[in-house]
Amino acid sequence: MTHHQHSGPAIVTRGLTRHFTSRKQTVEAVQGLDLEIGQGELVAFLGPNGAGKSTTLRMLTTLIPPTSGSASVAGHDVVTGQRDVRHAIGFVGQGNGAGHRQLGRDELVSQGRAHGLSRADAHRRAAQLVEDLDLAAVADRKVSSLSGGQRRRLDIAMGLVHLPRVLFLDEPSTGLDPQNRANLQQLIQRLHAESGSTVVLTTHYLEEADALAGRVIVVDHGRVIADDTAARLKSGLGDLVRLGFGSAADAARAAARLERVPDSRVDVDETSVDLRVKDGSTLVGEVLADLAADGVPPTRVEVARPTLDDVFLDLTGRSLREAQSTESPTDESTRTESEVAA
Ligand SMILES: Nc1ncnc2c1ncn2[C@@H]1O[C@H](COP(=O)(O)OP(=O)(O)OP(=O)(O)O)[C@@H](O)[C@H]1O
Repeated sequence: MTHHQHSGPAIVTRGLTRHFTSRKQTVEAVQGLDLEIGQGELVAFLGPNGAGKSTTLRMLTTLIPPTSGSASVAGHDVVTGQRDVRHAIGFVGQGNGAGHRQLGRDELVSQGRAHGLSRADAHRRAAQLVEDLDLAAVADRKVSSLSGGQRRRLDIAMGLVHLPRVLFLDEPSTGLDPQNRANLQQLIQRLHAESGSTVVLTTHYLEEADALAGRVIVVDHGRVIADDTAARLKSGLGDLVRLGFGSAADAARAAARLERVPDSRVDVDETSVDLRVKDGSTLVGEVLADLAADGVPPTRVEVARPTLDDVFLDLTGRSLREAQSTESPTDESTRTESEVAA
């Protein structure tokens, strides 16, 4: 199937907002997103549970309408051009449910047929995907018998059947073990590189956003709080040089000395001193020599490169991992009711 190629950005949102009402309470799931994503970008939405990532994806894939604001995907408005958007995109949601008695290959063919491919084209396309995505071992088994990792690979192939220009993946590697997660990430990178499609995925794995995406959009409470390459987000923070001392008095003296390091931030916690500074790994030799000369040599030294979690902590005052475990998602049973209208 061919689509006319539009020349603007793959995705544009203006004040994109979605509220839900459940039990008379309003949840502001997405609050005024203004985004532009270029054709061919690989973008990760990163944020804790409930940040609004899935809701954003569901609006961009036309599954639910925005409460206000607008969005266009592949040049089509998600509300007025819903059909065109659907033709242009692929969407792999969170878990497609098991229990299919079909073979993986047949499921790919059905999916192609559902997207309007002829029987012959659907078969040809399924065969091609099986080859490209190394799915031979998966394609000729019943879908219900596949492991989680195999199932996710098949899901991704399903999202690609009709050569979408924009592919959305909602938490593609959730629930997979590290090995399968690494395989899946390689697969996503390869298909992005080979197809030139725009790929937008959501994740709460910092490592995944870091390793995979050219651009990381950090969302929290329905808003974008940072938007850049992982490398630039992290380099803004500087390295962490953590020094341990024999006593709190030594730590305080060392901290006073370290305050003089230009463009740095110093935090003291009892016998430990944290120095945040660009190029900490290069500076550490000098720092140690200075402290030794002042008679307060540290007893312990660690240098850490910042992680995306440090970025999140810096931006929100909370660790992404903490935000993850403390904010429980709302009761599932209330979600379906308010979705019926959509
Ligand atoms: N249909 C719905 N009815 C009521 N509230 C909803 C509905 N869908 C989402 N929400 C709420 O909107 C907020 C954002 O949810 P969303 O699923 O978009 O977050 P998320 O960032 O994708 O989180 P997760 O990582 O858990 O998927 C949450 O508070 C959620 O409970």
